[in-house]
This record gives sequence, C-alpha cells and structure tokens, in this order.
Amino acid sequence: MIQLTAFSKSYTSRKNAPLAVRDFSMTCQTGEITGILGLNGAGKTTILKAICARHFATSGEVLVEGVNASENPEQVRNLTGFVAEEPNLPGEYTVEEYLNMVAELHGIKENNPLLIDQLSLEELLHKKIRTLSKGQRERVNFAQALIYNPKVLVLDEPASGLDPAQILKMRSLVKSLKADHTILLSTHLMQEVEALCDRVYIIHEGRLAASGTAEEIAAQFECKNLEEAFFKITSASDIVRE
Ligand SMILES: Nc1ncnc2c1ncn2[C@@H]1O[C@H](COP(=O)(O)OP(=O)(O)OP(=O)(O)O)[C@@H](O)[C@H]1O
Repeated sequence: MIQLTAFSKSYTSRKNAPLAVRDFSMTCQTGEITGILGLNGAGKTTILKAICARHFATSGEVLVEGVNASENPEQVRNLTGFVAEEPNLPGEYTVEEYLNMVAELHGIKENNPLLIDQLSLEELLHKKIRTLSKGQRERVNFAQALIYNPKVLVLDEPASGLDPAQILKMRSLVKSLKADHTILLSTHLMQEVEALCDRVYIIHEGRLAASGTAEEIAAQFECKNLEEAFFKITSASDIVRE
C-alpha cells in the first residue's frame, strides 16, 4: 500500500520557492492498479520519485507498506520497483550482466526466466545496452524493476517508446502482477488508464483535481467519460484553485 498525506515538494530550498506539487494526498491499495493522470509538467514524476525515495517531501508524509520514505529510504527502495521515464542504464554492460548485477544487489541469485520471456529479452541478453533501441531499453528498464519482485511497482509512462505489440505484452504483464502488488502508473494516455487502472488521480498544476474510478470522475464532472472530464479539468484552472 502507498499513502501520501498532504505531500508537497519544492525543488529548491529557497524561502517561498514555488511548489511543484502542493498538498497532495493519495492511497493506492494492494491488488489494485492506480493511475496518476496529468498534463506535461503537472507533477506526476515528482510524486513517483518521492514514493521510490529518489527524492523527499518538502512537507507531508509518504508511506510505502507503512515505511516512511524520508526516514527509511533504503528500505523503501527495496520495497519499490521503479520504471523511470528516462532511465539511466549503463550502456557498457550487456543486458544479462546488468540484470544479474541488479538481482545480486537485492540478494537474488538468478534472473527470472519467466520475466525474461514475458519481456522478450532472450535475444537481447548478450547485447550491450548502448546498442539497444529505445523500446528494447524500455523492456530492460521494466526487467530491472521487477527482477527482485518488489511489493510495490511504480511505472512512469510505461508505454512510452514501446510498439503496439510490446504495449499489449506490457499491459498483460502488469495485470498479471496486480493481485499481490501495489501498482501505481503515471500517464497522459487515456487508453492506458482505461486498459489498466482501477482508480485514477488527476493532477493539474501540482494539485489534486479529481480522484475515483473513471466512471465516478466522469459523473462528478457531468461528462460522458473520463477523457471529457480530463479535458474539462485541465482547461479550467479555477477548478483546482481555492
Ligand atoms: N529537477 C528539477 N528541478 C527543478 N524543477 C523541476 C525538476 N523536475 C521537475 N521540475 C518541475 O516540477 C514540475 C512538475 O514536473 P514533473 O516532472 O513532476 O511533471 P510530470 O507531470 O511528470 O510531466 P511530464 O508528463 O512532462 O513527464 C514542473 O514544473 C517541472 O518543471
């Protein structure tokens, strides 16, 4: 489970510095896929990185499986698998060397053959990461997050760079992990939310603008569907400002 309470984040320590995310609260349950939906720059990655203890809240609290991310960052990093939007993968390693290294860091002896198969990585294992295409790198990025079977999965725009066949594979992999994981994904793609998410949080200009199932949000904003509600929310800034 992931719990954010009144989470705010500024990227500078200056007094009165602008907040990238302000007073954002959210709960992601185990056994559900939760989506964060927002325009470019809305604050999605800022929230995801705080959940994975890649950076810390300026104020408010982030709990992952009950562990405070600011107080126990190492423990939180072991509990979370993070598929970053722009991963910094080591180009000089082969895929196999890199995945073995990540597995070892987390105390796992061998690569998981099922995972290698699900991500179509067999043919890539002996290639250097720097020689891979963007979509191939994205699959390695997925594998490094899943290889130590973390309880919580945080996916930043997981479909970006994947071809349609790989998107379907990624979706079925994510769905297969749902029952015993807490999964949070960020996206600006409505199809991604419809295909995968049980619950959605819409963030606009750093603030929570709506949450619920797609149907609940559509009804709340008197719209036909989530897409219409999303456009209504993101084109009317006063909805989220007090
Ligand atoms: N390292 C940083 N230093 C300063 N400001 C940052 C930094 N990272 C993000 N920001 C700012 O924080 C705000 C939220 O950015 P964030 O990356 O969280 O948005 P996002 O919703 O993930 O966007 P996108 O969909 O484009 O990836 C933006 O105004 C951005 O400019």
